[in-house]
Amino acid sequence: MRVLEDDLFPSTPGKVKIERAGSMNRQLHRCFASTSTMFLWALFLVAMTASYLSFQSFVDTSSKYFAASWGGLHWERQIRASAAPRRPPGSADGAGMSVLVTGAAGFVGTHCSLALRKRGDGVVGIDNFNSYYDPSLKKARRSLLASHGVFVVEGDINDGRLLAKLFDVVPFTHVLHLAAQAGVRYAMENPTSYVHSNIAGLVTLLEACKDADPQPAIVWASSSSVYGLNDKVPFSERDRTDQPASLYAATKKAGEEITHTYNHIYGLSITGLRFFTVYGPWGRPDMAYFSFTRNILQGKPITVYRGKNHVDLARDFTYIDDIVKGCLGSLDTAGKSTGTGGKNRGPAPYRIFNLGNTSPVTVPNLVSILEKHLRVKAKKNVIEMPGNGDVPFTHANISLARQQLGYKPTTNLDVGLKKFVKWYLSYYGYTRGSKNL
Ligand SMILES: O=C(O)[C@H]1O[C@H](OP(=O)(O)OP(=O)(O)OC[C@H]2O[C@@H](n3ccc(=O)[nH]c3=O)[C@H](O)[C@@H]2O)[C@H](O)[C@@H](O)[C@@H]1O
Repeated sequence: MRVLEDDLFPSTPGKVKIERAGSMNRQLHRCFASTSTMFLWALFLVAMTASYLSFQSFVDTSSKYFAASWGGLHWERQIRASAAPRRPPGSADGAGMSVLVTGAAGFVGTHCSLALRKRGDGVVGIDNFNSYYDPSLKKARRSLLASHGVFVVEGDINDGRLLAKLFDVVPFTHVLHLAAQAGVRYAMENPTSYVHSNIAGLVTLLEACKDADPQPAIVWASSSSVYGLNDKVPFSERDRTDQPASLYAATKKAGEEITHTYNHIYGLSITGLRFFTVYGPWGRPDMAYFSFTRNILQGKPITVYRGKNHVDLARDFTYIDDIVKGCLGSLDTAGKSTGTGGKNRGPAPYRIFNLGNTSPVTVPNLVSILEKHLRVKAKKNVIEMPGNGDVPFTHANISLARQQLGYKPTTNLDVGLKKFVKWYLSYYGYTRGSKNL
């Protein structure tokens, strides 16, 4: 009982103190022990959380990387398969080439890629699918290419790492460089996009080509617009090209000078092609023949520009199949680049060709042909050409291309527009007799 009392009510105050102190110590010790255990646990949890979070961020970063449109073993396999030539061994045309086509989901890029693939060459495309015009048309072109075994990488020619990787995976024999910011009048709205694609992008591509081993031969799209205010007709490659009328033209002219430098210093084989207003199926919606067709079918007015003194504007409209032949002829005759490891080992070809049709047609005439094939009258709004970079006419002299590439255009505007209209109606789902026509 006493023991119990002593235990419950101790008679010796000191003892109580000591005992209390001891018990407090024990409690404190226990408490401290449990606090340090808790502290250790907390530390452990913090460490676990931190490593979990960093693992998550690694997973996120990697998944972002792997979700990006390029990279990885599967991607490399697709690139190699697409780049492999499939010409029958011992065929008259040789082993076939491996061509990197920039702007492959663009109008000319799609047609050239298909033509190369069809004759057994290996083709890999690259395109940034930007929204200068409806990207769904570019995606439809990519699907068309995919159905023929041509793989298109989604990426920008300003991405030097991507280009280096592509040359790492495939020893491309040729580059067909068609990626560009196109359009003459849009340069007033968005000048920097021309510098970005046509100057910076071109230099990034040339750097990758010069570093590649083997160096590819390069065929690229310049433009008839480089003739600018030149009024000596027909335009010949020897005529002046130092009076551009638009920033677009100036960037294409700059491209001719820049490629010359890479030819001179690094021995890159260069062929620049001055395209003259290319048109046809799967074309560019920003161009007059395309937007006129859309507006005419929708019953909307079209704006027809007219030159000074009521002179009609005229263009040497060139059908896409003719341009494709010119591009393939250029690739076939390009001649090799001579450099290795960034060093020039001898002179390499530097060529420039006009690819036109040699028979200019006025814009009002273009409209009449469209009206005939669409069987709809256009609502025309004729205005004087604003100072927007347009030139009054273009007309190609193609003797050089004829002689050196065997280039011989065969499609006139009437036949070419008929084919375009047929494609347009089927692509956009119009049927003859529908209320739209
Ligand atoms: O040959 C070239 O180098 C250039 O050809 C075309 O440029 P452009 O000839 O201006 O082609 P469109 O935009 O289709 O214009 C054709 C004609 O129609 C006229 N037009 C255009 C648009 C419009 O609403 N109304 C109109 O009368 C233009 O002034 C021009 O005379 C392409 O758009 C350029 O990318 C290419 O580089």
